Amino acid sequence: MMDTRWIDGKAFAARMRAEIAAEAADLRARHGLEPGLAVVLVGDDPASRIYVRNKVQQTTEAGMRSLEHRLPAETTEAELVALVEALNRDRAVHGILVQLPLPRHIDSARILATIAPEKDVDGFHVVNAGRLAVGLDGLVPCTPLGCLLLLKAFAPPLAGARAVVVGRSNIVGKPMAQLLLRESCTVTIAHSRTRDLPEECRRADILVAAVGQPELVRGDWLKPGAIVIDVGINRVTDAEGKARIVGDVAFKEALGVAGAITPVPGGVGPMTIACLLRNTLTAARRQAGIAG
Ligand SMILES: Nc1nc(=O)c2c([nH]1)NC[C@@H]1CN(c3ccc(C(=O)N[C@@H](CCC(=O)O)C(=O)O)cc3)C=[N+]21
Ligand SMILES: [Mg+2]
Repeated sequence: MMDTRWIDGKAFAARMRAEIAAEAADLRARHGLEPGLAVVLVGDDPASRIYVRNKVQQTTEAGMRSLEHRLPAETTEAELVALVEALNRDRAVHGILVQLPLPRHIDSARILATIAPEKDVDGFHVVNAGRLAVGLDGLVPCTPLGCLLLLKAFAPPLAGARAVVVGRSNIVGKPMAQLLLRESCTVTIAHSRTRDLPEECRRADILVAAVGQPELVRGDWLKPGAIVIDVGINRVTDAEGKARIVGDVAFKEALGVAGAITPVPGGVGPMTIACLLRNTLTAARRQAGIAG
């Protein structure tokens, strides 16, 4: 039996936030610059509220300014576009995050396209997706960036490794594949229509699961020694009727097979927020013309 390492994303993210706080203090002392992150929440989905609360708290703790905009669920698309345009013009705002999902009557693609690419700290604008695809500096989506940082720290050299990304979303799967390709991995993107998904996963030295299906990936889908990054955050009710959070990987089955694995919670989630703060700092430096 393999002794599986736990990849402690919570501790790694805390160290990252401490580094970011030190850099933010330096920016303020030497340049009088305080990075500002605007978070826009439309409606009152309780899960979204918790994420927003964590983001706001960690932004402030890192010595950056957090500007919150909570709008009612009935907000029109035109009103939201107007708010984003005002934030684009506001020089105290360096990063803009519009929490997804948006209410159904609002076209999220239109909202994302309205965010100025240099303030798009989620990295969701087509300009940032395109920059990543062609290898230009831009803003990289936070969750895949967090996964990459964990892989660089916990996986053996990435160049030449076989990486399988399960999930093809614009938010995680596709940018994750681009980042792994940039590290010279041999990248496969698998998804719900992939023929023989278990066999595809068994080829992976590095497996990133980002499908949003509780415990889809079983222990016997893993190559022994594989590095497993679990992006899933799924709320489930267990046999005793208790609510808990599980990932896209059957964690207990993976223990003893994987070489290393991220737990849920405490793995990728905290890295997403740390990378959001990193992107906000980067965006502020670039907008102020300060090298970093
Ligand atoms: N424009 C936009 N950008 C986002 O980045 C975005 C979004 N919309 N909508 C919602 C999702 C979800 N998301 C999470 C971030 C951190 C944790 C996180 O820190 N999770 C902890 C705690 C989990 C818990 O206990 O609830 C963990 O996994 O350990 C979770 C989820 C960002 N999202
Ligand atoms: Mg997690």
